[in-house]
Order: sequence, then C-alpha cells, then structure tokens
Amino acid sequence: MLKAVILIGGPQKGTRFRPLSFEVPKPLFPVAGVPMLQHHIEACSKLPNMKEILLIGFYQPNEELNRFLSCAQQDFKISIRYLQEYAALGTGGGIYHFRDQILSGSPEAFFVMNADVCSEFPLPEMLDFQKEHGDAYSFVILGTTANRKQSLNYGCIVENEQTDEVLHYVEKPSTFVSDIINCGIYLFTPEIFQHIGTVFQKNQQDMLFYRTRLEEQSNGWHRAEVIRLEQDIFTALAGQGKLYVYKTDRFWSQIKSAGSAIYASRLYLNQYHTTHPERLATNREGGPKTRGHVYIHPTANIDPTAVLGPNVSIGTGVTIGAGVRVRESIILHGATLQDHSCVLNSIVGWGSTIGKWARVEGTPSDPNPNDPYAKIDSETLFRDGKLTPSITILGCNVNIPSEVIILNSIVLPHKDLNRSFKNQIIL
Ligand SMILES: Nc1nc2c(ncn2[C@@H]2O[C@H](COP(=O)(O)OP(=O)(O)O[C@H]3O[C@H](CO)[C@@H](O)[C@H](O)[C@@H]3O)[C@@H](O)[C@H]2O)c(=O)[nH]1
Repeated sequence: MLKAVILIGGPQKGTRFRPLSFEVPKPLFPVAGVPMLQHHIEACSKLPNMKEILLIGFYQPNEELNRFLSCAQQDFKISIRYLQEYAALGTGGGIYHFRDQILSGSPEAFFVMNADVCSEFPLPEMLDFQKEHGDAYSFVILGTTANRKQSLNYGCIVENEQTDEVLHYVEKPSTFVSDIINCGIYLFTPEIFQHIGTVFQKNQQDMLFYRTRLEEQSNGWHRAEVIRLEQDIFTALAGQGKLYVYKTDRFWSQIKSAGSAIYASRLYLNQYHTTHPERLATNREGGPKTRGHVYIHPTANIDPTAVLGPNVSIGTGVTIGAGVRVRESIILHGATLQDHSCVLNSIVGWGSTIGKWARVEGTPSDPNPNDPYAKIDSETLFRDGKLTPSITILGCNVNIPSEVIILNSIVLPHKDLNRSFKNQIIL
C-alpha cells in the first residue's frame, strides 16, 4: 500500500506570488485550468496501490481548501486530508510531526512532493527504480539536469554514475557542485522517520546544552521540531548507500513567481494533448478562434470573433468581447475583457475588467529556448533598484479603462486606474 504527502507550506510562503496569493492560497492557484495541487493528486491517484493523500501545511483551514478537498475526493475517489502544522516545521518537521497519520495502515512506501512544482510526475518509474536500486530501505529523489548557473538555486546532487547513489548533497550551494538538481519529489520508506527522529533528538539535546536566556523564553520543543529534509536529512544520508537519484528528462519546473505559473500552464497544456484532450479548446463553428493549446472553462462566454492562444487559460464565468486577442495569459474567474482589448503575457485577476481597445502586456520570463537544460528564473522583483520587466499581473477587481496601455506592471487588488502605466507596481 502507498501513500503520498504534499507539502503545501503556508501563508508566509509564496511571497513572490503576490498579489495573487492574497486571494487564494498559492497551491490552489489555477495552472492550465485546474488548481496547481490537482496535477499532483491526479498523478498519485493513478497509482493502483495509492490509499491516501495527505496535504501538510500551516494554512488555517479555510473555505477554498475545504471545497477543493471535498471536490478532489469525489473526483479521484481517494481519501485526501489536510493536516495543519501548529507552526512552520520545515520540509522534514511536518512529516515527522504527523508520522503516525502517515504510517497508519502500514504503507510500505510513501511519496513526498513540494506543492510548488509542475512535473510529468514519473511516479511509477520511481517505484520501479527503487525496486531495482539499493535495498528495500533506500530512498529516491527525483532529479533533473539544470545549467551550471541556475543549478545554484536548487538542491544539488553528486551521484555515482554507475549505481545512481547520491554521494553528496548540497542545498543551494554558493559555487557549482553539480548540474543534477533536486526536483522536490521523493519516494521514502517508513525508515526515513528513524533518520528524522535522530535529527530531532539531536536538536533537543543541542537545545538543552546551548540553552541561552533567549532560547529559554522561546518554545524549545518547537525549535527542535523544525527540520529541513534537504539540509538536515539528505546531506547526512548522502554517501551512506541509502539515497538514490532517479533522473528524468521529462518536463519539470518550479512555480515560484506568477510568471512561472504561465510557463507551467504551457507545460501542462502541452501534456493535455495526451492526458486530457477534452480540456483543450478546438476551433468549432460559433466558438472563438484558437491558436495552439487553449483551455476554456465551459461557463466562459466568448465572442466568436475573439482570437485566443497559444497558452491561454480562461476561468469560470469569464466574458470576452468581440475582436479580443489573448496570448500566453491566464484569465481568472469572473474577469471581463471588453471588445477589441488585447492581453499578452499577463495574469488578469478575479473579477477584473479591461476596457475597450485597452492593451495589457507583460514580458515573458521563459527559460532560454536554446539551452535544453535552462529552467525558468524566478528572481526577485527588482534588479539594480528597478522593477525587472516581467509579466503583467492585475490583482482581483482591478478596472482598466478603455484605450490605455498597461505594460510590465503589477496592479494591486481593487484599483480603478485612470491612465496608462509602464514598469510600475501600482499600490
Ligand atoms: N508543510 C510545510 N511545507 C513547507 C514548509 N516550508 C516549505 N514548505 C513547502 O515545501 C516546498 C519547498 O519549499 P521551500 O522551502 O521554499 O524550498 P525551495 O526553495 O522551493 O527549494 C526546494 O525545492 C526545490 C525544487 O523546486 C529543490 O531543488 C530544493 O532542493 C528544495 O527542496 C514548498 O512546496 C513549500 O510550500 C513548512 O514549514 N511546512
């Protein structure tokens, strides 16, 4: 029997996703028309022995999350539960805290996945790989190749090329270590908790030993429970014959910034060709013209003269007028694009309105197409004190008047703009 854990983080995480994460927890943001997490859940539910999926995070239980959980349970006919950490316990602390829940029913193995990645999720391949490599107690990390410069933003893995054993693991090194990076998707056996337990006990002892007045005031138990899988566990397990890397050359990307959500949407829309052709819009009589891969929610109302695509996702209840052009964008539910408006490389927030003949445009931050190992750069918003040109984001309920241009800007929710803006954050 198998289980899966998805690490969904909490409200303090996902800051590069603002202002979109103000309205909906980042793991529920729609990517290729469905919540980011649904792609993970779907991949897990395809495994015949998968009994339960646990979401672990430090969000307060909320309406959106509850609604998503009950819909997903019905759709995928599998038990899905949310377990809330009392504080951010790190990527290893959360699973350790809830180890009894994970181990109930005695699964022989379980997957752990970061919520903020998009992937083809080669889970059956990881299971086969685990059977072929090491002993029954070995753990598997999904790895992929990055270019030298970008590898520094990820966990880096040095492997034994013959056996695929992880010899050395460094989280976000400051100088080059390896071009094989950690994809944030793991296959563990219950023995992992012995290793996490050892770190927990060491943390507790350290705390007793080095106790300072400051630490006495803070909650010592909590401090010992904060454990990072990457730095505290993988680094120690490397070279012990316990940790292996399964390398994939299929699509994979992090989803850190809003720009990377558009890129991830493109990757999933491409995959829909084989997995969900019914989700891809086709050029039908009376419907809008589509170019490339486009997702349109059935409740959207779109004028037949509009042209959409490639890589466009249209949410529930969106209204699109005559002559509208949309490309490389995500239009969230309830938005209205009035006649002849144009939206390129942008995310249009829930309930926003774009006036007639207005143009909302951003700059894509796609990986270098000439480098097969390039990943998307989810850098900080500013470089040299200036806003980096990036996709345009309209928060929820923003009104853009007719005939203006909004270029490379981020507009916070509930704004009524009255003119054009370029390279600005509009607060
Ligand atoms: N439940 C819970 N989840 C957490 C916590 N902290 C982070 N997470 C979740 O764990 C995932 C990893 O988040 P980060 O800690 O922000 O790490 P990262 O910068 O994304 O790097 C990780 O992922 C890379 C691949 O995308 C890896 O290359 C890297 O080694 C590392 O695992 C995210 O899905 C995040 O929501 C926590 O305290 N509790």
